Amino acid sequence: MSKINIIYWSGTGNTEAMANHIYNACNKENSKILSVDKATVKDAEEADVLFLGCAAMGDEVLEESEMEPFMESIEGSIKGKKIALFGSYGWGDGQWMKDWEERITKCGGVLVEDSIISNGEPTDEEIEKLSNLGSKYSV
Ligand SMILES: Cc1cc2nc3c(=O)[nH]c(=O)nc-3n(C[C@H](O)[C@H](O)[C@H](O)COP(=O)(O)O)c2cc1C
Repeated sequence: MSKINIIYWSGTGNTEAMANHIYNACNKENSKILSVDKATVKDAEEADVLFLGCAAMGDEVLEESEMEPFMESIEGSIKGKKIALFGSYGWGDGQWMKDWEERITKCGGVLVEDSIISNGEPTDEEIEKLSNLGSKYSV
Protein backbone atom coordinates (compact mmCIF):
# COMPACT_ATOMS: atom_id res chain seq x y z
CA MET A 1 0.00 0.00 0.00
CA SER A 2 1.33 3.46 -0.86
CA LYS A 3 2.40 5.68 1.98
CA ILE A 4 0.63 9.03 1.67
CA ASN A 5 1.81 12.04 3.63
CA ILE A 6 -0.09 15.31 3.54
CA ILE A 7 1.81 18.35 4.79
CA TYR A 8 0.23 21.79 4.76
CA TRP A 9 0.29 25.35 6.00
CA SER A 10 -2.99 27.18 6.59
CA GLY A 11 -3.63 30.47 8.37
CA THR A 12 -7.42 30.65 8.43
CA GLY A 13 -8.38 27.04 7.76
CA ASN A 14 -9.17 26.92 4.04
CA THR A 15 -6.07 24.97 3.02
CA GLU A 16 -6.44 22.87 6.16
CA ALA A 17 -9.97 21.94 5.05
CA MET A 18 -8.56 20.95 1.65
CA ALA A 19 -5.93 18.78 3.35
CA ASN A 20 -8.59 17.10 5.46
CA HIS A 21 -10.68 16.27 2.40
CA ILE A 22 -7.70 14.44 0.90
CA TYR A 23 -6.90 12.70 4.17
CA ASN A 24 -10.47 11.61 4.85
CA ALA A 25 -10.47 9.66 1.61
CA CYS A 26 -7.14 7.96 2.38
CA ASN A 27 -6.58 4.67 4.10
CA LYS A 28 -5.66 5.90 7.58
CA GLU A 29 -3.29 3.00 8.27
CA ASN A 30 -0.84 4.25 5.72
CA SER A 31 -1.37 7.96 5.59
CA LYS A 32 -0.50 10.92 7.73
CA ILE A 33 -1.64 14.54 7.81
CA LEU A 34 0.66 17.14 9.37
CA SER A 35 0.60 20.85 9.75
CA VAL A 36 3.99 21.95 8.41
CA ASP A 37 5.23 23.14 11.82
CA LYS A 38 5.06 19.49 12.94
CA ALA A 39 6.61 18.03 9.79
CA THR A 40 10.21 16.89 9.29
CA VAL A 41 12.27 16.16 6.21
CA LYS A 42 11.76 12.47 6.97
CA ASP A 43 7.98 12.91 6.59
CA ALA A 44 8.62 14.03 3.03
CA GLU A 45 11.27 11.42 2.29
CA GLU A 46 9.29 8.42 3.51
CA ALA A 47 6.16 9.18 1.44
CA ASP A 48 5.41 7.32 -1.78
CA VAL A 49 3.09 10.17 -2.65
CA LEU A 50 3.53 13.54 -1.02
CA PHE A 51 0.69 16.07 -0.93
CA LEU A 52 1.84 19.57 -0.15
CA GLY A 53 -0.58 22.39 0.57
CA CYS A 54 -0.08 26.08 1.22
CA ALA A 55 -2.19 29.21 0.92
CA ALA A 56 -1.04 32.09 -1.29
CA MET A 57 0.68 34.55 1.01
CA GLY A 58 2.84 37.65 0.88
CA ASP A 59 2.75 38.73 -2.74
CA GLU A 60 2.05 35.42 -4.46
CA VAL A 61 4.50 33.37 -2.42
CA LEU A 62 4.46 30.49 0.03
CA GLU A 63 3.98 31.38 3.67
CA GLU A 64 7.39 32.62 4.71
CA SER A 65 8.02 31.62 8.32
CA GLU A 66 7.09 27.91 8.22
CA MET A 67 6.26 26.68 4.69
CA GLU A 68 9.09 28.39 2.87
CA PRO A 69 11.81 27.05 5.25
CA PHE A 70 10.24 23.59 5.04
CA MET A 71 10.31 23.71 1.24
CA GLU A 72 13.97 24.71 1.38
CA SER A 73 14.68 21.80 3.72
CA ILE A 74 13.17 19.20 1.37
CA GLU A 75 14.39 20.55 -1.96
CA GLY A 76 17.39 18.23 -1.95
CA SER A 77 15.29 15.15 -1.16
CA ILE A 78 12.42 15.19 -3.64
CA LYS A 79 14.11 13.99 -6.82
CA GLY A 80 11.79 11.41 -8.37
CA LYS A 81 9.19 11.90 -5.62
CA LYS A 82 5.53 11.78 -6.65
CA ILE A 83 3.99 15.06 -5.52
CA ALA A 84 0.65 16.85 -5.82
CA LEU A 85 0.03 20.42 -4.70
CA PHE A 86 -3.01 22.23 -3.37
CA GLY A 87 -3.87 25.46 -1.62
CA SER A 88 -6.28 28.30 -1.14
CA TYR A 89 -5.94 31.83 -2.44
CA GLY A 90 -7.82 35.13 -2.32
CA TRP A 91 -7.53 37.87 -4.89
CA GLY A 92 -4.64 36.67 -7.03
CA ASP A 93 -4.44 34.73 -10.28
CA GLY A 94 -2.80 31.62 -8.90
CA GLN A 95 0.76 32.71 -9.65
CA TRP A 96 2.02 31.36 -6.32
CA MET A 97 0.97 27.89 -7.37
CA LYS A 98 2.54 28.14 -10.83
CA ASP A 99 5.83 29.21 -9.24
CA TRP A 100 5.62 26.40 -6.71
CA GLU A 101 5.00 23.83 -9.45
CA GLU A 102 8.02 25.10 -11.37
CA ARG A 103 10.17 24.92 -8.26
CA ILE A 104 9.13 21.32 -7.53
CA THR A 105 9.85 20.30 -11.10
CA LYS A 106 13.27 21.99 -11.06
CA CYS A 107 14.16 19.96 -7.96
CA GLY A 108 13.25 16.75 -9.79
CA GLY A 109 9.88 16.22 -8.11
CA VAL A 110 7.27 14.54 -10.27
CA LEU A 111 3.91 16.32 -10.28
CA VAL A 112 1.42 13.51 -10.66
CA GLU A 113 -1.74 15.62 -10.78
CA ASP A 114 -2.90 19.07 -11.76
CA SER A 115 -2.70 21.23 -8.65
CA ILE A 116 -5.99 22.02 -6.94
CA ILE A 117 -6.50 25.64 -5.94
CA SER A 118 -9.53 27.01 -4.16
CA ASN A 119 -10.64 30.61 -3.95
CA GLY A 120 -11.30 30.75 -0.21
CA GLU A 121 -13.03 27.59 0.97
CA PRO A 122 -13.10 24.64 -1.42
CA THR A 123 -16.30 24.32 -3.47
CA ASP A 124 -18.25 21.05 -3.65
CA GLU A 125 -16.59 20.31 -6.99
CA GLU A 126 -13.14 20.91 -5.54
CA ILE A 127 -13.97 18.80 -2.49
CA GLU A 128 -14.81 15.94 -4.81
CA LYS A 129 -11.50 16.34 -6.65
CA LEU A 130 -9.60 16.41 -3.34
CA SER A 131 -11.37 13.29 -2.11
CA ASN A 132 -10.70 11.55 -5.40
CA LEU A 133 -6.98 12.25 -5.00
CA GLY A 134 -6.96 10.66 -1.57
CA SER A 135 -8.70 7.51 -2.73
CA LYS A 136 -6.74 7.29 -5.99
CA TYR A 137 -3.30 7.19 -4.37
CA SER A 138 -4.14 5.48 -1.11
CA VAL A 139 -3.99 1.99 -2.60
C1 LIG B 1 -0.83 38.24 4.60
C2 LIG B 1 -1.68 37.66 3.48
C3 LIG B 1 -1.18 37.65 2.21
C4 LIG B 1 -1.94 37.13 1.15
N1 LIG B 1 -1.44 37.16 -0.12
C5 LIG B 1 -2.21 36.67 -1.13
C6 LIG B 1 -1.73 36.69 -2.46
O1 LIG B 1 -0.61 37.13 -2.76
N2 LIG B 1 -2.54 36.21 -3.44
C7 LIG B 1 -3.79 35.71 -3.18
O2 LIG B 1 -4.47 35.28 -4.11
N3 LIG B 1 -4.26 35.66 -1.92
C8 LIG B 1 -3.50 36.13 -0.89
N4 LIG B 1 -3.98 36.07 0.38
C9 LIG B 1 -5.31 35.49 0.63
C10 LIG B 1 -5.21 34.06 1.16
O3 LIG B 1 -4.44 33.25 0.31
C11 LIG B 1 -6.63 33.49 1.27
O4 LIG B 1 -7.33 34.20 2.27
C12 LIG B 1 -6.66 32.01 1.56
O5 LIG B 1 -7.99 31.54 1.50
C13 LIG B 1 -6.07 31.70 2.92
O6 LIG B 1 -6.02 30.30 3.07
P1 LIG B 1 -5.91 29.63 4.50
O7 LIG B 1 -7.28 29.74 5.14
O8 LIG B 1 -5.51 28.23 4.26
O9 LIG B 1 -4.88 30.41 5.27
C14 LIG B 1 -3.22 36.59 1.43
C15 LIG B 1 -3.71 36.60 2.75
C16 LIG B 1 -2.96 37.12 3.77
C17 LIG B 1 -3.50 37.11 5.18
